[in-house]
Amino acid sequence: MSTLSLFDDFPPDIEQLRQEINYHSYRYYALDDPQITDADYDRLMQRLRELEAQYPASITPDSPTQRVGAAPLSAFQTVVHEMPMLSLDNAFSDEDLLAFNQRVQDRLKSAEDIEYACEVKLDGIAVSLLYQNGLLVRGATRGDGTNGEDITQNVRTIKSIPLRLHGEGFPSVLEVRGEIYMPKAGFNALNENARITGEKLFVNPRNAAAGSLRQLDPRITANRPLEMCAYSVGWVDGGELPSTHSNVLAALKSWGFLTNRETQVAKNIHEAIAFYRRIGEKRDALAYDIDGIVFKVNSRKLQDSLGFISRAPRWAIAYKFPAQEESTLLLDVEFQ
Ligand SMILES: NC(=O)c1c(N)nc(OC2CCCC2)nc1O[C@@H]1CCC[C@@H]1O
Repeated sequence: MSTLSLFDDFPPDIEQLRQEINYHSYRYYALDDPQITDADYDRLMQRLRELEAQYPASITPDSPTQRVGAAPLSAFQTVVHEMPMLSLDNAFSDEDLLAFNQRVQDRLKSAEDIEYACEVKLDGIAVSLLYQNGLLVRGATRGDGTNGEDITQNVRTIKSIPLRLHGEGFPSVLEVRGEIYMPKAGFNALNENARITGEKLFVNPRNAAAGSLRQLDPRITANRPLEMCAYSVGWVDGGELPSTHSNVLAALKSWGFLTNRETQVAKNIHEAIAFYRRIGEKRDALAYDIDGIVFKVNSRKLQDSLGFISRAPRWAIAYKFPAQEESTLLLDVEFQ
């Protein structure tokens, strides 16, 4: 005789199965270290769908079966960001980067080496994800930095975006910011399919990601190969964050977010330039488009004392790569 309590109207394995599926998602997306095959994952999901169909009252909004909403929206609502989503100043040469570092040292009245977090600059769409008590409650585009579009239904369909934070120790209000992008392989497959079906081709992965997020029908977004990589935190309440940006990224990873595996900490601006060179050499081999490297003063205390001018922080800069020629093949097809 099982010792079901009065409140367990459904077999206990539904919640346990949900947690098991969420754990495998965490291993796949946040740790990039899956424990089971995709086929086994799909079998677990199929089992959960069957059990939830049998016991509809057991369905919770963060169940992995609840990623694709049904009704298309008639329009996107506006979201006012509680904290503005900043843009980035650009550097186009080593001299520009050295000048940035000098400005930082001057403003901090220090000749000490500045430690930088070095991140690939993903070429996608910036988004804000708001979590309350660990549950995803809102997804929004950056828009003009102050006002964005509410795309909650669409971000819920992206499997690398946790519907419920993993682990513990996260603040009760946590706004995670990152980039939604389309990996090159997914972009090529999407365009290959569009060629076959005679649909519109996308010019590049960034446009394909933007077009996929601008869909009023989440079922279309759900069928697009989108990923989301977390790279900063906005509004936080009811909890403390680590003192360095690199440790904030480690915390985001522990809470279930995909963070970029190339990220490194440079002890000074010279190591930062070496990072830029190294990634520049492997850029074409990366699975996704990048258009530069983002360098951020790693100490959050120093970030706060540096602040930002207009909408770009004094404590971060993007060192761009030379623009890559667009693929002429596509343009030929378009004008044929
Ligand atoms: N595209 C990126 O990969 C990226 C990144 N890795 N890190 C940041 O840091 C933010 C937070 C402080 C200032 C900008 N921003 C990024 O992209 C920004 C978003 C809006 C304009 C740039 O594309």
